[in-house]
Amino acid sequence: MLRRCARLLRTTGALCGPKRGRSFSSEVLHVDHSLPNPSWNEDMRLLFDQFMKKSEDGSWKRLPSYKYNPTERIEDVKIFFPDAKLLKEQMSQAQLFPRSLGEGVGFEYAMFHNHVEDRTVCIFQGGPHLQGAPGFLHGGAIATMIDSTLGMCAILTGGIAMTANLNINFRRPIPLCSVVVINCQLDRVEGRKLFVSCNVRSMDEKTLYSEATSTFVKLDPKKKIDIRASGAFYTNLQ
Ligand SMILES: CCCCCCCCCCCC(=O)SCCNC(=O)CCNC(=O)[C@H](O)C(C)(C)COP(=O)(O)OP(=O)(O)OC[C@H]1O[C@@H](n2cnc3c(N)ncnc32)[C@H](O)[C@@H]1OP(=O)(O)O
Repeated sequence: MLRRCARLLRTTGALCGPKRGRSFSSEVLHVDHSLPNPSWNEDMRLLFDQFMKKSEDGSWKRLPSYKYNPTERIEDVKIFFPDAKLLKEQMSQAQLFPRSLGEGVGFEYAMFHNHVEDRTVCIFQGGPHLQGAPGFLHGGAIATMIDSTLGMCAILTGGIAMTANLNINFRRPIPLCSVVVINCQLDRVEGRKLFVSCNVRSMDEKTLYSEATSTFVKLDPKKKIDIRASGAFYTNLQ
């Protein structure tokens, strides 16, 4: 397993240290990171191909994923922000956390969504910079991918929402550089609350690594998010 990680580090050039002087060019902005890259192992490619096949009849859709939120997306969220100019500035500079590490060493993933079944699936290969216990993924890295996949499921089925509650049972440790499948589904909706759950399994589905339940709360357009405030930032400004 560790040999597989070392090979991956060499392939991606991560052992050469971080790249410096990267600019915010449009090339960087528009790279879709949910497509195969040289760091993906055979399992990851196989699963990706299987889901692409399932997407051919339109029942599943691959979700593109970028390091930077496209500023066009500001339209989706600006109703919640009193200072749209500041939001635009922040969105153009800030990076999406699961995309912030170098290729192959951190979070390699692709998500697919099924609108009919209200399900989101994430295929995830956790790289060598996500180590917790020796040889295994850090629990926080697993939680990050669980939260991100549950979040996509909640947002795509219910609209703009944030995680209010997340419970995870870690059943088995996930080997570093292995591929797991996160299966999410919307269980029910109560008012603004979206209840979304998931399990994390091995590719052959035989090993259950983790299970999670969550509550997402759809943002209330009557409340605003003040991104400059350091204390309570999501308040009723009316
Ligand atoms: C474009 C980008 C794409 C990008 C897509 C990328 C996807 C990434 C997804 C990652 C998601 C995240 O990490 S989000 C980051 C982590 N989460 C946060 O920072 C959220 C911090 N919390 C908050 O801001 C707030 O508490 C909210 C928004 C969650 C809720 O505030 P609110 O809107 O004022 O809600 P409030 O009126 O209090 O309650 C509404 C209802 O929800 C219930 N409720 C409230 N909090 C909880 C709770 N913790 N657990 C259970 N239930 C709760 C209340 O009882 C009530 O039920 P009833 O009386 O109606 O029955």
